[in-house]
Amino acid sequence: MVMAEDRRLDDELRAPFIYRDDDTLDKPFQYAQFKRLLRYMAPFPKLIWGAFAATAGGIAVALVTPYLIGRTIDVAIAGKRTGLLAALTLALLALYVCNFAAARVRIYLTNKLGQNVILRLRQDLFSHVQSLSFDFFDKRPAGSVLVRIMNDVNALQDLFTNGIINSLTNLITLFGIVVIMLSLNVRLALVTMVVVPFMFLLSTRLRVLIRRSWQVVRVRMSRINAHLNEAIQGMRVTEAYVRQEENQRFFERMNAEYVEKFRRATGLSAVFWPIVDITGSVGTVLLFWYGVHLLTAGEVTVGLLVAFANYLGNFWTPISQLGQLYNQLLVAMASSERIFEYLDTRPTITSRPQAPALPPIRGEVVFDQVVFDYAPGKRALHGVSFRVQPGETVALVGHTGAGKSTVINLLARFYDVTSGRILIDGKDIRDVDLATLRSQIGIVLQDTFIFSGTIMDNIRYGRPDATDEEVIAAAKAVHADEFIRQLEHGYFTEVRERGSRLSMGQRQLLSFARAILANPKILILDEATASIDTHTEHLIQLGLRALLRGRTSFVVAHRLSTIREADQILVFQDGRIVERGTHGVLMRNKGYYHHLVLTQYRFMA
Ligand SMILES: Nc1ncnc2c1ncn2[C@@H]1O[C@H](COP(=O)(O)OP(=O)(O)OP(=O)(O)O)[C@@H](O)[C@H]1O
Repeated sequence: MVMAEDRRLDDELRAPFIYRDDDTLDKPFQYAQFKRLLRYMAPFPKLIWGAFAATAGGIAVALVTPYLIGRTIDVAIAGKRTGLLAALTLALLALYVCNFAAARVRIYLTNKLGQNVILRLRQDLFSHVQSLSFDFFDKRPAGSVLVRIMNDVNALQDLFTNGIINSLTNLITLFGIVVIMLSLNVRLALVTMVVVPFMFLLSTRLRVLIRRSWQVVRVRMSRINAHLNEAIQGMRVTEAYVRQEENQRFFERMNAEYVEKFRRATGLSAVFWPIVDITGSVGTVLLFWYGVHLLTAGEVTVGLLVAFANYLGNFWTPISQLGQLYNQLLVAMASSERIFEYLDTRPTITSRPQAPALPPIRGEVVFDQVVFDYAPGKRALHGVSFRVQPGETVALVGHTGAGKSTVINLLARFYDVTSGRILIDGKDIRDVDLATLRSQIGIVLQDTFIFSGTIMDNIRYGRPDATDEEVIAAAKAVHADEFIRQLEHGYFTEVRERGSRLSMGQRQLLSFARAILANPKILILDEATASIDTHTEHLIQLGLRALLRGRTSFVVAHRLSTIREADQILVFQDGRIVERGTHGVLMRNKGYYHHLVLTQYRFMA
């Protein structure tokens, strides 16, 4: 067993692509977790009681009709009492009609209940995930967060829609049938019920096997999807490195595995209903074989036998649904465990209780002996100190991994310092309300995020209550107006797919407009490095100047022009500030900065 596992692992390691499958697909039942799930139904008592009331129809039909049919045969037909026959037939018909109406109401109510619960759960989860801090997202790919909010919540839908409500009525139905049968004839009842345990086994164990085999099929399918997605996106690399044949072999192997799993799943599914039928028939045979004995002994009537056969038929639906519930619960345990794991994760960065709001700031920033570890042993800053006056522009420069982004992450309080302090206008940023802190800090990232919508909407993201005129004024201020007007519908041009149809330079100009509209006192800017045509480059320099004017700005600078104009340059190396000053002074010193400019920034001049 261990060897087989090792071999499988070996194979996977040698495989050119490795796809991690979904987490476990089902888990043993846990009462505490189930109770926690049930709590999501609590806000909808009317729907729950309504649905229960509506299921009464189904219970009545399952319990009463076989008896009525038996009486019809024994009394009305055998006694040739046509009046009674008509009355009983009408009663049966009425029962079926009532049941039909009740079933419709029940389906409506249970669906509404299920949808409401799912809606609430998903909203809770999304709002909670939004509140989580950067360290949470550092550890998880966006895809896996998406899967939990969508798939894992969806996996609970059946349970909330049908599972819980139906299972209670099913238990009542089963209990009712047993009681009625026993009270009609104990021996016949016991013989009829011989097959019931088999029905339970079928509907739980065999169903679990079938469901798992289909899950395996789905996992294989999603592996193929993941591979295809990668293969298509990376087609240029594949062709450049002439890897087509190898990829083809890998793809064929994945496909073959899929087909094999699919065969197994269909094979298992195909035996399910025949086995159910056989079990049912065995039950019926037993019933009639023993029933005929009793009939000849005059102990039972034909009608009673027929009634029992009908009761036997009515066993299957509730047992089958309880089996489904059993399956739903196993799946729900796995999904809800993952959902609750997220819901139980507390944001690491929060405002202290009763933290005062940060009043409108002037923009003085002090880093005082700031040490920061991303994880124990992963020190990114080793005691960084500096002071920035309101309105100053600070350029952060250094090699990749030197700690520049870490400084800005700490300033916006996306992480908390490991030791030391960060002060804004003399206040430690951990002591003030987080929202009032962030709302006074503007952030422009390298990769500007463009949301689907119009250019106007995208700029307005900086300040949702801005008027169209204010948006346009902002765009003009950062010299973005010119290119926007040249677009097909100007400010009302729709941008899709993260703005892929805009050039890098245009996206930067948009992000400047967004930031200047928000008008923060402190601005953080991670300058994009993409090479841009000289005209746009010129516009960007003008736009940047306008954006930086009058606010404390921290720029992770990549353009020499930006660095030159900074009031203060902080030069980072391995998480420490190794030099500081203005461009002129630092160049004359001929130190690390001088070397950096000559090697790294010369071409950007
Ligand atoms: N989320 C993170 N988790 C763990 N370590 C990180 C994380 N982000 C950065 N680091 C590490 O911290 C150190 C400083 O990284 P930082 O991103 O601040 O560098 P940088 O100077 O901004 O580099 P670049 O110019 O490439 O963005 C690096 O060693 C980096 O590997």
